Amino acid sequence: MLTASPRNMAIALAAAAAFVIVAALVASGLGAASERVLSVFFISLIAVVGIGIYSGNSGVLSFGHLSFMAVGAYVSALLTLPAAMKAATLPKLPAWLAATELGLFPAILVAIVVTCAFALVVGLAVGRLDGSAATIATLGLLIITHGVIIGWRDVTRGSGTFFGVPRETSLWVAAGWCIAALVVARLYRDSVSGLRLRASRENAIAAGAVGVDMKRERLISWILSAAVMAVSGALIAHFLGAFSPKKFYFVDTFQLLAMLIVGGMTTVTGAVTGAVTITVVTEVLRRFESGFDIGAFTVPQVFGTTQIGIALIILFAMFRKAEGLAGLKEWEERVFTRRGAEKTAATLPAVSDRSALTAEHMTMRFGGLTAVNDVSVTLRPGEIVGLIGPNGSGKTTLLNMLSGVLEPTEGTSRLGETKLDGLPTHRIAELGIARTFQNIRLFPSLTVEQNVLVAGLSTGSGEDARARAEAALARLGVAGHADKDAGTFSYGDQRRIEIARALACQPKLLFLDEPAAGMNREETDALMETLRGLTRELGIGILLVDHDLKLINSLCDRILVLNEGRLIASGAPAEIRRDPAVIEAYLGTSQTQDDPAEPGHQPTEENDP
Ligand SMILES: Nc1ncnc2c1ncn2[C@@H]1O[C@H](COP(=O)(O)OP(=O)(O)OP(=O)(O)O)[C@@H](O)[C@H]1O
Repeated sequence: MLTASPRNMAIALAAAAAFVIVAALVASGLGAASERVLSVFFISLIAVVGIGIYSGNSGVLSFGHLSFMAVGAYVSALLTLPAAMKAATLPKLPAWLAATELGLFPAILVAIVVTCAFALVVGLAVGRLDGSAATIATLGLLIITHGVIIGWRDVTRGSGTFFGVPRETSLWVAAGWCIAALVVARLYRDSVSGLRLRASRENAIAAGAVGVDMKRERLISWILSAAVMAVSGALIAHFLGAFSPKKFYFVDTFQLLAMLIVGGMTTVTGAVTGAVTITVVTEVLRRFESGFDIGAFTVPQVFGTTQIGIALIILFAMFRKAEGLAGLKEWEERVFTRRGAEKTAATLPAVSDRSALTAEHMTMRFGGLTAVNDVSVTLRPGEIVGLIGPNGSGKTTLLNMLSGVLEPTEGTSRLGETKLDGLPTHRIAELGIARTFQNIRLFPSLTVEQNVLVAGLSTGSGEDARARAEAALARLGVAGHADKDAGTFSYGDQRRIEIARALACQPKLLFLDEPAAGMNREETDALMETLRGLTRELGIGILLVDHDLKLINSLCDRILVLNEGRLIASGAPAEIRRDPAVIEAYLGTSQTQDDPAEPGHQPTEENDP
């Protein structure tokens, strides 16, 4: 399933194919030298797009992808090398490999399969890491693969040149595979898997909370990108006819990453822009590298002019356009925006399974601090429960434990008969617990519609996800914003979008952490009405953390009061207002019972994961 408009996608794919075909036609008219430059450009573009499939969508920069290119090159070359040549130069090859002589196309297919198997093994390990640790692991992959190629002399000729490879990569072969790579990358980006991965790039915790299994999505994109790199490796091997392990090491990694970073990692448009920019600059600077004359003045040879030029472009891009020259959107997403809001007739389904969430003896210790201390609660669909307490009393920590964001130090919880202990956030979201965050966690550079759609696609069957997303947006009154980036709205609107996103998960229970923060009185009243509707009409259970006691008193069926991590009271609003322990600990003895707001409350950010 595609998450982008089919019309936009068709335009983008047709334009990509047209770009490649027109460039190939022009180059073939200009002669052999131009054909060579463009062939290398196409092969490089395939590699850039390949790295982009993983790094662009996941946000994890990879230094290791040329390993996959190397595997593709060596595997395909070993399969196409004439048997006589193998007998003469690689006498220790296994007999079946020595006798194999394939054409380029089947050799590329085998290279893809072998590279994907290699990527799967490596990906299972790299996928356990995050952020810079993952990036460093990819660097290790590059170095280790290089070492293995050099050491495996009987098969790779070690650090020597692997020569005699049939030069079967013509301009049009490269062009054909380039179109295929652009199409695959573009389709992947706007596939369900691609959208989930982009959501996790924007905010991993929020993505988990709407049902995205980030590790699985990263592995899928890692393997797909390895397949594309294998094609690039096979093509360059059969273009050059001879290559050595150096071809797949730091210099080319630098060159390809420069293309990706300068153009913009997150889009296929960026990959093309970066590849064109760096290729043009490289071709121009290469001509000046050996020195040149300006009138009477001679500019001497400067070793590394090309690399210096590329480095300067990267610096320029970082300072002036940190997201790359193409920015965060595909070109056609900018040109063909949707026309206004679409009215939806879709409605959100009512909760059918009324299983309660039961949590017992929940305890969370951070070093010496016990943030939540032996708290037991039960929450049922169809009721609104308020969770109040002074700053630092453990409200958000309890929410984080119940939604799987934090693993409790002690305690156990279950939804109906299903144990939640140790389950990852995305599994808990799938089971029917959705949430919002104290510090808004939207996917800021995805559109409002994509923010909500990703939740629908990751939690339900997926079939009615779009309808659910539209209904959730309409319910919160933000349907008119569907096509704008979520990060561009006011706090109040962002909170509504975040609630709509949680609703699209089709939750039985909805945890809202200070949903009215940043809203004025009118907006708060409207939100209260919406929340009442969710409970009365759909039967969703709500656990509401807020410091606005007016909101809590008028909305909640029950109130739980935490103080210093302990549950000090639980009951109907009227009981809680009269409870001496609550008045003492929460409102303070000097306060009257009717005092609606907690004086001195400061929203805190320190604990939001
Ligand atoms: N990840 C963490 N590491 C260390 N201490 C933490 C962490 N998260 C929360 N705490 C501490 O646990 C205590 C409870 O914090 P928590 O945010 O749950 O309280 P809260 O009731 O939600 O507060 P507020 O109303 O200000 O949002 C605080 O003292 C806080 O500093």
